[in-house]
Amino acid sequence: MIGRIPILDVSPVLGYGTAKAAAGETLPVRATVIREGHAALGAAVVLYDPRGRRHSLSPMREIAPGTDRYGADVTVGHEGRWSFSVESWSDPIATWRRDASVKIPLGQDVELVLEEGARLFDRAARRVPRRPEMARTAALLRDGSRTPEERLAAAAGPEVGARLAAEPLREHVTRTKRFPLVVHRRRALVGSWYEFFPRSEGAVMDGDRGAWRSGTFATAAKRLPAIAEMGFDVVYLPPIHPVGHSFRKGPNNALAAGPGDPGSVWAIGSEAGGHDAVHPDLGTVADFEEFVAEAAEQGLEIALDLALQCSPDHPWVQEHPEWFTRRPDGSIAYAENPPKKYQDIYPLNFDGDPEGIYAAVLRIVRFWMERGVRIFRVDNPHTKPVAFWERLLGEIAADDPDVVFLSEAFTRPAMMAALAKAGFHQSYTYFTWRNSKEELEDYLTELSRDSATYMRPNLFTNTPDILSGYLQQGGRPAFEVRAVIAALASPAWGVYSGYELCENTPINPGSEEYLDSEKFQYRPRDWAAADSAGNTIAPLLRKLNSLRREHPALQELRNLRFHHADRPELICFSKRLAGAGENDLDDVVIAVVNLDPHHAHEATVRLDLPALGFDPGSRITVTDQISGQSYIWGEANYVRLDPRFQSAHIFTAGPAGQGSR
Ligand SMILES: O=P(O)(O)O[C@H]1O[C@H](CO)[C@@H](O[C@H]2O[C@H](CO)[C@@H](O)[C@H](O)[C@H]2O)[C@H](O)[C@H]1O
Repeated sequence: MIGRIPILDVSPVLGYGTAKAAAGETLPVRATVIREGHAALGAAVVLYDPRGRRHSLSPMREIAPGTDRYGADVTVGHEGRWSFSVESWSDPIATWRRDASVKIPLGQDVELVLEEGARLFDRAARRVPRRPEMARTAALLRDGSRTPEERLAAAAGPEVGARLAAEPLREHVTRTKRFPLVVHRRRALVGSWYEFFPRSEGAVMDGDRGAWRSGTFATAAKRLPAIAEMGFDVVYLPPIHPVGHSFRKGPNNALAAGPGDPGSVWAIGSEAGGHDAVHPDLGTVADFEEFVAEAAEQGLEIALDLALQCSPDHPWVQEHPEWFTRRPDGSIAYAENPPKKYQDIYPLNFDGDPEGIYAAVLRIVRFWMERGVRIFRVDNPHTKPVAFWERLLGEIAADDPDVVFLSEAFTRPAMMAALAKAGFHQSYTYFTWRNSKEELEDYLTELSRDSATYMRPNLFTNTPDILSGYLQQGGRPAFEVRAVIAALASPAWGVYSGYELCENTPINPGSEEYLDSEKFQYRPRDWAAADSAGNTIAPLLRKLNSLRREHPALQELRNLRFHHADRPELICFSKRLAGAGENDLDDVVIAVVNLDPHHAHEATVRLDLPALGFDPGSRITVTDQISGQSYIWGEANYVRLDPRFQSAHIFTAGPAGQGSR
């Protein structure tokens, strides 16, 4: 039933699934609140902690006059299953203050109006006896030695207003039910990811044998300090399991492999084992544990691939024939993600033996969890039943709420949303294909607003499968531009190894596949040579990751705002977190990026100063975190960016004269 003071359309509330937040995250709660007639009303968000205790009450304000849409930003605490409700009430003192300030100046019913007010303040004083302001105000309203205007001023001033806002006199209090809000650990929202193939790190051509010798966990571990030094938090490893022999792919996706070709790591399973084994070339399970420990020493978490498919040589193919679909001729059709063909793997038929497959996958996930893995990147989850993921992720979360799952579902928006609502903590996005200003503004706004309730984006700049046309054609400035946008616009972002070297040769013109893709061959890189020749953007990646650590505003998703730039080549966005900067000032970061990697462009950038926490018309100091230069900015600002020297300004901002924050 609708309540006495109706509350409608509360958000964040999902029809299916539970709204998400990360520990310490501030999220907007909104509701439509209305009432009959013209009397004033109030509304607030009540937040309950996982034990069901009242944690906070946040007054809601009408977002824009006349909309009846109310909002408050609430900050959740630690991980767990929180909840919130919205309360509304009739506010007789606010009604009286509004009416009295019209009637008293007109001389209408002056004494009567003042006595009505005094009685309301009497009631407020009885409700909060230890606060003397209410009783004092009632007395002043009755003080006939003062003019009516003075008596009204005593009740209508800002001090009393502030006290009433904190403790309003409430009538007809109406409450919604409690809406669930699951709070995950910070890593579910915030993280800089680095993907690399351990078999490439330390791989060498063995001249005597005339064949490659694979890198191992031990050689791959030598790369960890450099990854940590660039400021990454998560190291994502493509599958580390034995690779099948049947239909093994050769270099550049060739359908036949040569004798020394290592095959695609996603072709999981051989006589050496399946999803719970490590490739013998990499080492042993114990070596993997050692690798995880070394990563932890560097402050890095390991994310493991969970690719639920099998090479024809996977033990499951013999042990569980019912897990695969056989065609009339007895063969098993290979897997596909149209238009891609995966001739070296079989898909699992999740309807063949749902309980058997579920138990096996649960066991595998737990197996790696016990070996220190708390993050899984799930390959193609959209080709498996959503209900399967809901059950699996729910069961893991019940005992181990810190385990994070990233969905690699490059598919239809509805499916991506369904997977996120079913329990995935993070999702890959269409970011690699959104390159123009209009595309970026639309898409990043969508990701940071409505869908943020259930889906957290991870903006990967590239993957072993996706070398975008923009990167292919734009050279080093394109790599810089995309890194700046990904790292600053989203609290989670990632790169696939080689990004820092601006590797951008496709297998064919028009293809997004890399030439000599690491998916099918070893690809050791000479990092030291690139560093000494300056052929790397690693220093920029380091800078971006350190800014992300230093600026809490960059660790939020829902605070992304775009500002107007009068040229299509220049894009401007900002992040602000109130009170999170030095000396309790707001933390503000503003980025201006030239999206054209080939030409210099100039534009006037119009800052929405109130959105940045500054008064309209004020002057602010912005300090470029790349060049170190400071400027005094206002609402309209001239910017010129030349990709030969600098494709982006990354400003911190503070009131003019006080330096930046
Ligand atoms: O299907 P997606 O584009 O999301 O890509 C992911 O899954 C693919 C299948 O696991 C994987 O493809 C690679 O492995 C296949 C199996 O060995 C192989 O046939 C493909 O040629 C190879 O690209 C892809 O890398 C992964 O990101």
